[in-house]
Amino acid sequence: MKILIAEHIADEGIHFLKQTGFNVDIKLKLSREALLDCIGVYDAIIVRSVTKVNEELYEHATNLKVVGRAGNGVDNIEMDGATKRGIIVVNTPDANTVSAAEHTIGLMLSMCRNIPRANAHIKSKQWDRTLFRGVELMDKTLGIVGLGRIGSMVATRMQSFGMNVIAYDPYIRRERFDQLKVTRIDELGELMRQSDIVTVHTPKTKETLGIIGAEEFKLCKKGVRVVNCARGGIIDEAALHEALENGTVAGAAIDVLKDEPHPISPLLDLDQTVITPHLGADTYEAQKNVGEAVALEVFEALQGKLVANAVNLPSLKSQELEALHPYLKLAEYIGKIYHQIRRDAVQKIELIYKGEVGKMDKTTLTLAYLKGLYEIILEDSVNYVNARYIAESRGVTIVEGTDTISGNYTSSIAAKIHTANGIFTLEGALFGKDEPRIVDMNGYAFDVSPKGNMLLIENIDQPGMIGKIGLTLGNECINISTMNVSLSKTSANALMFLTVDAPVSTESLEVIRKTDGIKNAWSLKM
Ligand SMILES: NC(=O)C1=CN([C@@H]2O[C@H](COP(=O)(O)OP(=O)(O)OC[C@H]3O[C@@H](n4cnc5c(N)ncnc54)[C@H](O)[C@@H]3O)[C@@H](O)[C@H]2O)C=CC1
Ligand SMILES: O=C(O)CCC(=O)C(=O)O
Repeated sequence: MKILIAEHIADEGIHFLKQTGFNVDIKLKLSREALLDCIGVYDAIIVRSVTKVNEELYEHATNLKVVGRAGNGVDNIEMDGATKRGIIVVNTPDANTVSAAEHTIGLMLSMCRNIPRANAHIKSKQWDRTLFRGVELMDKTLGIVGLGRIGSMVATRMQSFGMNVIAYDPYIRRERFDQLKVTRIDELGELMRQSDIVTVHTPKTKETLGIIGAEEFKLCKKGVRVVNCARGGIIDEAALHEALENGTVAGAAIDVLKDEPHPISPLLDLDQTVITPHLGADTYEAQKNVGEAVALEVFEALQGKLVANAVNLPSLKSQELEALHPYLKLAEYIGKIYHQIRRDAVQKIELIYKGEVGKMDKTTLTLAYLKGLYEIILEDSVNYVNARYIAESRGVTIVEGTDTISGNYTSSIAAKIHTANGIFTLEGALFGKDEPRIVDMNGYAFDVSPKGNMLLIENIDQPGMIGKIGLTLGNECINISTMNVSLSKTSANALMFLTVDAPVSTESLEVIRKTDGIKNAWSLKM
């Protein structure tokens, strides 16, 4: 596997990847043309916020499986393009939170006390203390837009400065505001009216781009100050420039610009601004955390593991992932069986999660089922990221449900596949902590451990069949490890699941199918 590190990450991360045996190339500051030229050979790319991972890049990246974002914001990565190609995008959302929060506070203090200008002044060997009078933070109102990881860290830290902290974040539960002792404001306009300092901590989305613009500045107290350590453009730069010039806004502290990495904003020319070149995450601690985290995630994602911080997958904490693991295996096994037995196109899938498993993350379990289902026909090109996309693009309806009653098992997953030629049902249960079993197929009861090479045989239920099958398999040099027979309740047929030592060849399968009393046989690989 080949990994391209296209933007700087900490040595710890590079070292980790190199010792995994992967081929790691570090090519920083490549021109766009050079990047597009070489990306085709890489299985993974690691970027920070500058490289645009978009449709143009995907078209050249014919081997790409993983995009590692060494940092938090993923606005430089086109997610739909990645998802439909099965490219996993991973990021490190928690690794630089403290640094970004501390930088926000540093910017706020610098702005309020004019520290950068005063520093430049004295370094030019001047001493005039009348030019830099600032304002205190104590008893002022801080308005936070976006009370997520960084926003809430800024909130609690600024409370210790004696600030009255209010926030606008319609997507955060009231209890979280109470827990943080932050006043919840329901309208952005109201937050603008009340605040002495406004700081933004949202992602850059269609909804948040320009969320603070000319209209919002009209609502502010005269002399408000603003901070943007999130993403360029969340505060509209032209409107901010105008508001600074006409005195509505007394100061702006900014770490991120709309047109990064080009320092061309008109805000750069104003004395009232304090600007840093996207340094929020630039501490030794954050970069070490980010480098290590992204390296580990890229490594795991390349191995096909479900990664906790995969952005284009449902988000899971690592403890949840660990608890889910045996159920994911079970769901995947159930998925794998259908297309090894039937070819009929799937129209609808009903998945019922029974018992304990019904309390777990069904979205991810369904992904595991779909991955298993399509792996049989699409092999490596299907993974957790694109499994649902593949099903939906084939017009398959997916219905998920739960049942608190799970019959004889603590947890089981029942799949009902609808096709033009009827319905196929399969149920799997988890025995003990992590032993998947097939317990029912189309009304035939079983207790089968799905593993390795298997044979499924449909035969007429008549005396001597087991001996006959044993003999046929023996003649074909097929060694049987386990055999599980189930009789039909409605016909004179039986189904038999066998675990065998080696894959059964097409020729042997033909011989088995022609044996007297055998109606059909399928070779399965689990
Ligand atoms: N300057 C830098 O170097 C760094 C910048 N960042 C940026 O900081 C920002 C915040 O990061 P985190 O706190 O980790 O993200 P987060 O996802 O934990 O929090 C974002 C919050 O914004 C809220 N939000 C979304 N849309 C909103 C809207 N329309 N109005 C109000 N609130 C809205 C969400 O509900 C969420 O609570 C991101 O843009 C991220 O890219 C992150 C790290 C370093
Ligand atoms: O330092 C970087 O790569 C950017 C950090 C950042 O903005 C983020 O993690 O969202």
